[in-house]
Amino acid sequence: MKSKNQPALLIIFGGTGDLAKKKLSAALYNIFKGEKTSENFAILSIGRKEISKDDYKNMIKEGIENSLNSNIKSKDWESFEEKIFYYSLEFNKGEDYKSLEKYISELEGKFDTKGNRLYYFAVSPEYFSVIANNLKQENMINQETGWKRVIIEKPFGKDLKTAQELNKELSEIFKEENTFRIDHYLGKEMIQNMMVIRFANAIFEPLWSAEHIDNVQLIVSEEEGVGSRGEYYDSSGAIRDMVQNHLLQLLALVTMEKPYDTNPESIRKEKVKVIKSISVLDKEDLKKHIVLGQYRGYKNEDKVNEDSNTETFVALKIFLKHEKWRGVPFYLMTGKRLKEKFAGIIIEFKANKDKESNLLYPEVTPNILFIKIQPEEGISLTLNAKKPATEEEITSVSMDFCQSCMLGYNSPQAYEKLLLDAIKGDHTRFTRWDEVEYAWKFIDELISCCTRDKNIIEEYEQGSNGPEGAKKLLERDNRRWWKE
Ligand SMILES: NC(=O)C1=CN([C@@H]2O[C@H](COP(=O)(O)OP(=O)(O)OC[C@H]3O[C@@H](n4cnc5c(N)ncnc54)[C@H](OP(=O)(O)O)[C@@H]3O)[C@@H](O)[C@H]2O)C=CC1
Ligand SMILES: O=C1O[C@H](COP(=O)(O)O)[C@@H](O)[C@H](O)[C@H]1O
Repeated sequence: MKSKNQPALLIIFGGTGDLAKKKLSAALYNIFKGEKTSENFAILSIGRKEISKDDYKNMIKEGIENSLNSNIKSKDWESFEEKIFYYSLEFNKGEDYKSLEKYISELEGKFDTKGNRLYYFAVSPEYFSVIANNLKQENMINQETGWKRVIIEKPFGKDLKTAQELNKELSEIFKEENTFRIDHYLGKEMIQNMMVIRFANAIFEPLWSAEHIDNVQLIVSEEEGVGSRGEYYDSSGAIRDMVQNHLLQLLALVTMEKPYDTNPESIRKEKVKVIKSISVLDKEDLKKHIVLGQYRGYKNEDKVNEDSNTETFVALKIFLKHEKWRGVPFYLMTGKRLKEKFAGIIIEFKANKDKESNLLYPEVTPNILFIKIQPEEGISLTLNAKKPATEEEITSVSMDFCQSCMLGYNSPQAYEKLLLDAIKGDHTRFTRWDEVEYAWKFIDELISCCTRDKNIIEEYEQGSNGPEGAKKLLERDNRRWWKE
């Protein structure tokens, strides 16, 4: 059931972590400032650190200011901070959940949140079921006293087997309708825009197939390194951290069939068909289609193994087993410590599809549709046009819509949208279990074939475009990355 501005208590497990400081706090602050929550709303953050409520609030304030790159006005802060509470807990100590429940009940009374609780597991995956089991043990997910929902961070498991086990365990505690597996890329403004661009514009959908599309490039590059997340990242790597979730979700949205309606289940049904259809090649082919890299200096990062073979970069060529996409390569690329922060989707249309147009204008550049996700948000389309003051010289021109420049809105907090959706009970932008399951099936193949092999991993310079192999991957196909 969808509803707006419901009374609720948001309970963040992992409230002192990187995600809470960098992303969730700013999102919550914006939501609150925009008066998008109910009056009867409060936030309880839970961490292991024994710090005072005031120290916690200062930490959060600093996180918000860094994230928004501006100081918060004291009036705005004062009304927001009244809603924030901190509780210290060791997740493994089941006996301590009784006093947590008591504290939560007090807050529920104070803010009249009607027993609605949104638990947010912003913690390392090893704690997902520990916390869920302890909540169940203390009868803290009793739906009769108001809804109890859970947002679960990624990665959902480490591989197919652990994801299945985790899902089995969690689904015995939280029903699917109360489970929100978050992938924050689905909350980014241009990703939300994908369906409209594709299905509300008559000029795109008829061309959206192997007949007219030469290749698709999905790119997420980051300037930052692993920072304080060395321990998690070193056992994860770029494939699990970014491809299993964000990049496969982008792929699904770009290629899925038009859903019957905008009902969350109709959309998720189409997405899962795509993820299921990713074609797994045999190992030798797979090795030719994957490039793994590690940035120079990664092994010296805090909590990273000094002999680490973990990939901080991956470029990959895949296909879909679908008639509509037969033969179209999808090139995926993501990495840390690259030249710039950028995320986007690039659709290269076939140039000169038929012989006649070839004879007339042999020198055309392919039309490129560029969907820019971040930092700039917008769409551009390159066209061929006659160069002014020439007889028939052709030049490539770009039609550019820069949403973030025009509207000054650069969705900094995809989490804003997703937190509100979870409070409303809207699953559209959350992943369904089968999407996660099929994604892991594919990722398991990749991992077993290619990772942790030091002969495959190429070192690359920090601030570069990544390993040379990524360039060669496309050059071998007579193609190029359109974003360099
Ligand atoms: N950071 C990011 O940019 C992103 C993170 N994620 C996901 O979010 C989740 C959290 O990541 P992140 O914030 O980076 O992780 P951190 O390691 O920074 O934070 C972990 C949090 O869990 C708490 N914690 C850990 N162990 C215990 C314990 N035994 N008992 C009580 N509290 C404990 C820590 O408390 P304390 O600090 O007090 O010890 C801290 O609040 C992960 O699943 C990650 O994959 C997803 C997208 C982006
Ligand atoms: O999920 C993750 O995403 C971030 C990148 O998110 P963005 O919104 O800043 O593009 C990435 O840094 C992190 O490693 C990964 O866990």
